Amino acid sequence: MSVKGIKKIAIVGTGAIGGYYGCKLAKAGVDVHFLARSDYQYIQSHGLKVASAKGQDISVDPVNVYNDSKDMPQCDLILITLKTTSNDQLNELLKPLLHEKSLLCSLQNGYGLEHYLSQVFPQASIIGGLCFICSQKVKPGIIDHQDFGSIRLADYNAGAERLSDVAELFTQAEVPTQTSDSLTKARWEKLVWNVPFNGLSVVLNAKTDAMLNKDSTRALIKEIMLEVIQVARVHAADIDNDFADKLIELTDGMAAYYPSMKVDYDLKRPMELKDIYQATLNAAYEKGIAMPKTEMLLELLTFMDHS
Ligand SMILES: NC(=O)C1=CN([C@@H]2O[C@H](COP(=O)(O)OP(=O)(O)OC[C@H]3O[C@@H](n4cnc5c(N)ncnc54)[C@H](OP(=O)(O)O)[C@@H]3O)[C@@H](O)[C@H]2O)C=CC1
Ligand SMILES: CC(C)(CO)C(=O)C(=O)O
Repeated sequence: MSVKGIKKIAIVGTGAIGGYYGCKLAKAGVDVHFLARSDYQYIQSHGLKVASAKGQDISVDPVNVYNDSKDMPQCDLILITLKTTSNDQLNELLKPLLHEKSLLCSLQNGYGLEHYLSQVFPQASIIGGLCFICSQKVKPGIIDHQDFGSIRLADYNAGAERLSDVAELFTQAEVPTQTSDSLTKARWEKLVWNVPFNGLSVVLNAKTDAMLNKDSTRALIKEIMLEVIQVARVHAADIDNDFADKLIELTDGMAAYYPSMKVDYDLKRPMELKDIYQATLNAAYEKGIAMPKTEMLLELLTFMDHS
């Protein structure tokens, strides 16, 4: 299966989200090439599996898997699914995959990621993707899919037509996909969730439900959300304060969940503090806005960080 010029797809980082979306695409018949690291040999011998609490198990075997991007073919769409803490490796990792018309799409959490990509790859066409999914790589080659799975795509500099081609590809792979007119707004809306929940789950050693079931932490989550919304607005992302209540209600209905940052902390991996927290605070300082609660949360997380 392919859509217009998008025939070969690279998954750069076969973890929780790379493994999940890569398997969805491969199962739909797309020619997918996976870059893996620690579980490269396991995936080569046993394939990749998504074990889904939502009844969407997927098994892909054999898998086009590589442990060196220099062995991979050039690809039409490159999905960046590493943790942002590895983004300094992107120049090296992506170079062999690029041809003149390759499209880059980061599915990572954080702010300013497309700007960073455009600086490292000035000729590249770039779109952005936000995934709303709860998943975790629990064992080599095994992705535990706990909830959700949708993607929201928005253009950075590739143009509306290429954006809609990528959306069509995900839709055909049965991934609920939306496009948004504003990548800036889509990224800020995601940060409204990530900034409070990711960090507080680490500091409080708590899942989403425990944090929301106590009045004091529920109020703190909302206050941090409102700090993020205030900064989003001065960066041309028109988000109402009501959005905080909507996200909190949505999270009430979600399976109790440790966000991806908590998983990193527990596994003694570096946390995505620079791209989720420091980038948000820098955007606030740039406009002379204070974010005292977010700032304090980052100080606590920096103390706890294993890197
Ligand atoms: N998990 C989730 O539910 C969600 C995550 N996100 C965001 O998605 C992004 C990815 O997160 P997630 O999928 O959880 O992360 P994971 O850690 O599960 O996956 C990242 C993968 O990249 C691999 N990797 C890292 N460096 C290299 C390298 N040099 N060469 C090859 N492979 C490499 C890692 O390999 P190894 O296995 O060896 O470590 C790992 O498998 C983050 O920005 C996160 O915030 C967004 C929404 C939900
Ligand atoms: C919002 C959520 C839970 C899912 O997309 C996430 O971004 C994360 O775990 O970091």
